[in-house]
Amino acid sequence: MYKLVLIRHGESQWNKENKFTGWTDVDLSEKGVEEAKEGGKVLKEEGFKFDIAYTSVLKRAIKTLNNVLEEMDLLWIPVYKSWRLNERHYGALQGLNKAETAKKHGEEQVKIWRRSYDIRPPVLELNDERHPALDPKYSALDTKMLPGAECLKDTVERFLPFWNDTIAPSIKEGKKVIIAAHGNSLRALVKYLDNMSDEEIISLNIPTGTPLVYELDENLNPIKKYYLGDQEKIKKAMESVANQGKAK
Ligand SMILES: O=C(O)[C@@H](CO)OP(=O)(O)O
Repeated sequence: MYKLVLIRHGESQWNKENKFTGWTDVDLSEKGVEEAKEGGKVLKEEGFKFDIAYTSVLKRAIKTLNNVLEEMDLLWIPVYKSWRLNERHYGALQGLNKAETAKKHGEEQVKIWRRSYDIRPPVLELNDERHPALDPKYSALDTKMLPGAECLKDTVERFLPFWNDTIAPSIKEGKKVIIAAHGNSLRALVKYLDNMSDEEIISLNIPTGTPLVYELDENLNPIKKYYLGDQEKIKKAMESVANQGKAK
């Protein structure tokens, strides 16, 4: 049996301001740093150890991982960063307030943009300053690979090669793995691991800074999964993520 730990970054500045974030490289809020440290503490208390870590190229996930590893005195382990673990690209919605967008376009439309499996949000043009083609982080990649907007299906498709070629083999080698990523890139992984339908994934929301443990069999099929921490608080945190798209 293998154990895999997933953690969504702690609250970011734009989570706090309730803005669509996607590939925008915003920092953690003070509360987000605390959540990440808390995540590290509970992993340590529960006796977890890691040999290798994977994260995105966005600072909210990287800093969350660093805080977790610092709490566990594991800052020395190898850390691999890949754009394939980035948040889902939110296209032209990036930077807009979610509640104001719901007021303007309706809650139903915002729910479609946030949670439908295969409908993309409005796309960014290649010359838009927010387009990843203009960001030095992605300069080594072919522009054709860089999204101007993604639906969750697109995120699954760009995430899976990294899972299949890199993460899954290291788990099968017996390495203890932690992945620090994002609400929707982790939803992509959960959908894949749990073999969830396109409908089931709509209502799944992942709270910030809370370790999610998967116990996997030798073929990496899930046996069991659970969040570490106060279960009542976690339930409320998941509901509050779902409610971010309400007009208020
Ligand atoms: O804005 C985003 O990039 C994501 C995660 O914070 O939000 P949502 O939960 O609305 O998909």
